[in-house]
Parts: sequence; C-alpha cells; structure tokens
Amino acid sequence: MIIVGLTGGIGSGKTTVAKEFEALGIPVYIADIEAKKLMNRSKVIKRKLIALLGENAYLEGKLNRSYIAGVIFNDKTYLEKMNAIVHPKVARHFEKWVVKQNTSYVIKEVAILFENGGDAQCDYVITVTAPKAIRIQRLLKRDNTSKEKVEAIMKNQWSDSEKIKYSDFVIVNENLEETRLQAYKIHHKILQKIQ
Ligand SMILES: CC(C)(COP(=O)(O)OP(=O)(O)OC[C@H]1O[C@@H](n2cnc3c(N)ncnc32)[C@H](O)[C@@H]1OP(=O)(O)O)[C@@H](O)C(=O)NCCC(=O)NCCS
Ligand SMILES: Nc1ncnc2c1ncn2[C@@H]1O[C@H](COP(=O)(O)OP(=O)(O)O)[C@@H](O)[C@H]1O
Repeated sequence: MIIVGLTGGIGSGKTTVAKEFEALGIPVYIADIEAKKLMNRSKVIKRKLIALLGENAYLEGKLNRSYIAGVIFNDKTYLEKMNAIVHPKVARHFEKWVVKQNTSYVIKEVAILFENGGDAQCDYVITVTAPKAIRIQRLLKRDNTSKEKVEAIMKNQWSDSEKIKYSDFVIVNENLEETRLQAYKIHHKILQKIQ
C-alpha cells in the first residue's frame, strides 16, 4: 500500500485538506485522533502516563487534555517521554488499519510527521502551509485557546520552510477554492506516479 503523509503545523489546514482527499475516495488516518483514543482506552498507556505526569493526567478516567498540553508543550523532556509512550502504539495501530484499506493509496495525517521521523514510512509527503498569523487567527476561532498556548505548541514543531525542504508536494492553504484545486491536482499526480 502506498502511504502518503499529510503534515503541517497546528492550524495550517491539514484536516481541511484531508477532507478533500476523503471526498476523492482516499481513506484518511488522523494520527492525533487515534492517539487520543488509544490514550483513553489502553490501560498500559494510562498507567505509563500517570507514572510520568501524575494522577492529574486523567480526570474521572478520561484524558485530561488541557493539563497534559500545559505540561508537555512547555517542557520538551515530558513531551519526548510522552511521545515515546504513545507513538509506538499509534504506529502499530496504523499498521493494522492500513492492511484493511483497499485503495491505490492512503493518507496519514500527522502534525509532527518529520519531527518524529514518520516520513521514513511514507512514500510521499504533502505539507500544508499558511502564514503563522493566519494560523493563529484560525485557531483562536476554532479552539478555546490563547495566542500563547498556540505559540507554545508551534515552538515544538518544525517551521514551514524546514518541512517544505523534505516534502514531495506543498499545499498553500489560504483560499479554500485554491486549496481544493491543489489537492485535486496532487491526487492525480500521485495516481500517475503509482500506476
Ligand atoms: C496533548 C494533547 C492531549 C492535547 O489535546 P488537545 O487539547 O485536544 O489538542 P490537540 O490534540 O488538538 O493538539 C493541539 C495541537 O498540538 C499539536 N500536537 C499534538 N501532539 C503533539 C506532539 N506530540 N508534539 C508536537 N505537537 C503536537 C498538533 O499540531 C495539534 O493540532 P493539530 O492536530 O490541529 O495540528 C494531545 O495533543 C495529545 O494527546 N498529543 C499527543 C499525541 C500525539 O503525539 N499526537 C501527534 C500525532 S501521533
Ligand atoms: N483556507 C481556509 N480559509 C479559512 N479557514 C480555514 C482554511 N483552512 C482551514 N480553515 C479553518 O482553520 C481551522 C484550522 O484548520 P484545520 O484544518 O483544523 O487545521 P489543522 O488540522 O492543520 O490544525 C479550522 O477551523 C478550519 O475550518
């Protein structure tokens, strides 16, 4: 199975772009959603995260997202330790998912694809970009967050220019119509490459 990584910083428009590929019939795996599901249901992950971050990591048995985000995005040591607990499980979950798909390729959406070396498992990588100021504006509208929280997350992610260097395709996501068109063109280029 051909795996196409879809990445981009927080608020760049990965999920928006992923929907375009879904509309073209391509299955999409959203690593962050699956990671959170695993963190909620895996007893092993739960035990390890509580050992790392304390009892506050879960509230009434559910992942305490705001507490965890406050710790890991302000301390790289915790972020790296948490990634080491969660990412191998997500990788195994993805492997099981991908063999069940029956299309010419699949999309794997990962915010930190390059940062965690996940690009090595992808045949092609698409990076979604948008200016930082626009991304912040979008996130203030999308989430109950603050500019400071968004900037703390951005500090733990590669810059667009760094990601572009290692990408096969780039989608500049400013105008939605143009984004749709770019996704459509890339879809056909990928089909041409793999057929
Ligand atoms: C910390 C956490 C609990 C916060 O949950 P939340 O408040 O619901 O926030 P989100 O999951 O929307 O994360 C906010 C942003 O943080 C970024 N992010 C998530 N995990 C990250 C990580 N390990 N390193 C760096 N940035 C990360 C993403 O850009 C994400 O936004 P996007 O998906 O819109 O790009 C959640 O992000 C998490 O569980 N992260 C660990 C899982 C993980 O590593 N996911 C990455 C793909 S495997
Ligand atoms: N081109 C665009 N124009 C206006 N709003 C957009 C555009 N692209 C994405 N958005 C909005 O910006 C927010 C962030 O986009 P999203 O796809 O969730 O980004 P990511 O998954 O990279 O964090 C969402 O609320 C989305 O609806």
